[in-house]
Amino acid sequence: MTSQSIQTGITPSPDQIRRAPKVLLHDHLDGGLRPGTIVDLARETGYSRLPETDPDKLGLWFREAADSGSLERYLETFTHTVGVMQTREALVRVARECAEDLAEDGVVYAEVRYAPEQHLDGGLTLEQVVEAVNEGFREGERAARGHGHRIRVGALLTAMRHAARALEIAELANRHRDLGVVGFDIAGAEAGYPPTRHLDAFEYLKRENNHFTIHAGEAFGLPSIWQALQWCGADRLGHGVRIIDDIEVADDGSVKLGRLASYVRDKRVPLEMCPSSNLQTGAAASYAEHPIGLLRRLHFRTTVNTDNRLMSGTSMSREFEHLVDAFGYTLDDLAWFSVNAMKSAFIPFDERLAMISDVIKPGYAELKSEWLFQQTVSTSGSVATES
Ligand SMILES: O=c1[nH]cnc2c1ncn2[C@@H]1O[C@H](CO)[C@@H](O)[C@H]1O
Ligand SMILES: [Zn+2]
Repeated sequence: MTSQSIQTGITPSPDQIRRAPKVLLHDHLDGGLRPGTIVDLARETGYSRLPETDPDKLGLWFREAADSGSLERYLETFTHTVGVMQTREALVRVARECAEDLAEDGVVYAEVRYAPEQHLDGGLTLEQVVEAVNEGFREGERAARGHGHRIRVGALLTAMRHAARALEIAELANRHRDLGVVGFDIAGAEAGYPPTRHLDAFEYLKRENNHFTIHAGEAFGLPSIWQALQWCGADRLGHGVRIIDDIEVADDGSVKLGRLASYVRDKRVPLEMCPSSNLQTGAAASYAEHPIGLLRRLHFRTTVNTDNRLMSGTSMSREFEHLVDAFGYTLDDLAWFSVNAMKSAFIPFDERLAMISDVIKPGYAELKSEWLFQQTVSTSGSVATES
């Protein structure tokens, strides 16, 4: 027991993973509702199409229905969550609970996205939707503080790629900049809806010096990633797993990157990877085979995310647990992912830096020091480790 580096190589326990400060850049508000809340809101708002009304059964229904191997079928499950998120009260509650649940799981900074255009059926305006969600996030942050958890939540406004409102949503995001909205995104079925359909929105945001990420390279391959970066100018890639198609690994383990993969690594383009979600939509076959293992080894700017906690029955801690099991990651690896994510966030540089140096690094240092106190001194004076 001489070297601290031996100790820091220890596999983190589930409890340590939960207590570790985590950063989440890719989480959908309408993909993270508590099943019990969906049941309550359906009753309160008269939504009658839920497939189950028992919360446990409903949670299971979402996980199974989303486990389809196809992004299109996976996305169908959102009909029900979006269906109960059509009033101001519902949006405030869902956003509040989202912030509370993430804080409880040890997330210290989150960017949570949703598509305002999907929440207008009850008569709300786009502005009212954004205001309600922001109010919920602020309430959730306060409630979390009351429970001893610190979290900051920023919103990303998503435009649906099959629709034609991207410019309008980009303008909405810009108007609410510094007022709780930190950026923009496009989501929805990828095949048949290339990001270049929404070039006007991206060009507008660039002129405004605003930030955006694009879901790309999830259900569709390299052309989608190439367009998102080189035509649209995305700051980050939602998923981006298919970048693996531009990387050749030879039998002797040597690796050759194509031009696009090199660009992504050289430019430190953040990849918002969502392992469990990728298994469900068929973008990866297993955790052990998930491209994140290779991409982390090759030092791409890789981050770990939940995507849809309800549909995947997951949390940030659980995503980390899966990766620890599959790749033997240590606390140092988890710290690396968390620092990567914080570096890639859309809030100002000085705030990111302060989060890294004053919250994330001290949090991991604290966890790494725990081994020192798990020892007892035997009567002979030598140090023994508790079993
Ligand atoms: O992994 C994904 N890929 C593409 N679109 C998604 C994914 N997860 C959710 N959404 C879509 O984003 C909308 C706004 O949050 C959701 O309603 C869903 O349709
Ligand atoms: Zn997503």
